[in-house]
Amino acid sequence: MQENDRDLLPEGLGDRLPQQAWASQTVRRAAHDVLASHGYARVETPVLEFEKALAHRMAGVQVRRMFRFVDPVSMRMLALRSDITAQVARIAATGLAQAPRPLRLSYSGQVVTIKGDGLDPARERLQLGAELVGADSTEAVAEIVELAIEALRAAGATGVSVDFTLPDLVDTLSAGALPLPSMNIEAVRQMLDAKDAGGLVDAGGEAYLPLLYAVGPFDSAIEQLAAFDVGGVLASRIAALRAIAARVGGKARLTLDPSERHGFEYQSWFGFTIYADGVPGSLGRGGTYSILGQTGRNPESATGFSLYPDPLIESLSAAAGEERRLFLPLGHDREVASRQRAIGWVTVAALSEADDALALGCSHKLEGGEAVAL
Ligand SMILES: N[C@@H](Cc1c[nH]c[nH+]1)C(=O)O
Repeated sequence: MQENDRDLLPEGLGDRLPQQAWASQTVRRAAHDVLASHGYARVETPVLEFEKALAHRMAGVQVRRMFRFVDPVSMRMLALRSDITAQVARIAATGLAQAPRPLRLSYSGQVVTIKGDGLDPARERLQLGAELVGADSTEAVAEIVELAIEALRAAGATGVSVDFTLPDLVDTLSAGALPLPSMNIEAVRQMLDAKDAGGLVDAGGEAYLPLLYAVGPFDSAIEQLAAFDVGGVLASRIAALRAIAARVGGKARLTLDPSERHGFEYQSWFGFTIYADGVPGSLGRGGTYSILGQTGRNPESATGFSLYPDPLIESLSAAAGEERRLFLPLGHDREVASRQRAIGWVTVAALSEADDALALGCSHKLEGGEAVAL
């Protein structure tokens, strides 16, 4: 490393300067207010913990994406959190195992992964979400999807759209109506996810081809899915999707992509991805899953969502207007200044004659006990 590299940050990591930090705080506060108003109690979790604790609560969690290292104190493997949902699941299965169900919890914090996601190089992101532990019914899903939309809107997003998926679709179909040799299952999943018709046929998944066309605006795509489901294996899921869409349809544009799997590591029968106008890429995802309990206890079903609002924070901070700030000259009346703060002014006090009100971003100056525009 060269001398002048000493202050560089590693790839994919960055500071938030005041405007961005303000936007981040605004987004968090607005979203948490919504979650709290729906009865979701906030929990806070450590930034790192034993790798095993992060990985073993849900089947499918990928540890290879996590920063891991040996704890010099316990000599055990630690990992930095990459998904707070796993930590909330631990809390639900341990500290809050006896709390009444359904249990509603919310959280936010920074998460890190070794590599960014797709084209996004960021390795640290803000994650903010809610988990409804003890239910994965249609009602639970509808509550969670509505809540995700409301939280995102409160955070400043407009033109929200939601894409539904069925994460365990291939498992369900291959176990019943459309059997596949077990060695082909993963390849079929991947080809469906990549929307690769040729690859799907090569992987022995010809019967799955119609799924590539049951995609698009919800109303038409669900009809295509129903037409494909001649054997009726998916009937209860299709009915559930219709019920969820009927409840949330007025609040966001809905689409269906039943075989989409990007980012769904552990979700079971239902998953969704959430988008907003003017924001590249998705802003979050959620779905149903199962929390493995303490040894000997049954798994518990749950539904939740996580937002990754960094792109929204970026666009809000770029649009942030100048704040109204009041400059307090040397020797100002401290009583008056404190009254101005009490009625909502942000004040900036001069430390010396050299301090310049305009250069310090002030819009007003305290003069004769009044805020006078500069
Ligand atoms: N934590 C998941 C989303 C989720 C929350 N609850 C259920 N699923 C993710 O970030 O991909």
